[in-house]
Amino acid sequence: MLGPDQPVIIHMLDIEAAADSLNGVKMELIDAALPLLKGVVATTDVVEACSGVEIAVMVGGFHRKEGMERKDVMSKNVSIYKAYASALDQHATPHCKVLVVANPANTSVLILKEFAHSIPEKNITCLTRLDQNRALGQISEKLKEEFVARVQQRGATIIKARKMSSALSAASAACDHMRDWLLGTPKVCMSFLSFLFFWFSSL
Ligand SMILES: NC(=O)c1ccc[n+]([C@@H]2O[C@H](COP(=O)([O-])OP(=O)(O)OC[C@H]3O[C@@H](n4cnc5c(N)ncnc54)[C@H](O)[C@@H]3O)[C@@H](O)[C@H]2O)c1
Ligand SMILES: O=C(O)C[C@H](O)C(=O)O
Repeated sequence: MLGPDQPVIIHMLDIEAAADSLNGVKMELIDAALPLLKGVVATTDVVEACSGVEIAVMVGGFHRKEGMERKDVMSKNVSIYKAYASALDQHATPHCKVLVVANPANTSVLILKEFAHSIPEKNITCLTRLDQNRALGQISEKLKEEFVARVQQRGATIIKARKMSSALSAASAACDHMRDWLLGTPKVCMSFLSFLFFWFSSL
């Protein structure tokens, strides 16, 4: 997440009922002898957890179970996030970057922003990237299934209809090719570009 050379000290927070299991996680992290792991704090004290942190990934809270909506965990998690906000406000570094994961993530993050005034608004975010990644995965699946085959077979489909190769569309594509080559193309989103690159390179 932070690159191959960044040493880290991890602070882990959980509730009292989960203290033993949290301690077990700490022992396992130590046993893994990870070279970049310079310290582990396992605590049930939100102030200790937030003290001096530069990155806060906030997953603590209730998860929804089958049949529940995300809003069903709202009242429980929103009150948890008020407490987190004050602790981060007073004890995290002022440049701390916050990622709220716990649901409803967009509401929890709003609470955090309202109650953690010392952290710049631009440093307080919530996890929607999972949906972006899911969308890319789904489009990529769809492309693999239908799109590539349809593009590959389009020439044959036109020959079947016209009894000749494509003409107007081929001329138009030649114009597009020369124009983009000579005049350049507008800027496009990098993630889309790299996605296309991946797609072409896997053909
Ligand atoms: N935004 C997203 O894309 C996304 C994706 C996955 C999960 N989630 C959400 O992340 C949250 C965590 O999911 P999970 O599957 O890890 O749940 P989980 O139940 O496995 O783990 C939650 C942990 O939070 C702890 N906890 C409960 N109350 C706490 C409190 N007051 N302070 C600190 N810790 C507390 C629990 O003891 C438990 O260890 C859920 O709200 C879930 O809906 C969001
Ligand atoms: O849907 C959930 O409750 C968890 C998470 O937000 C997800 O989308 O998987």
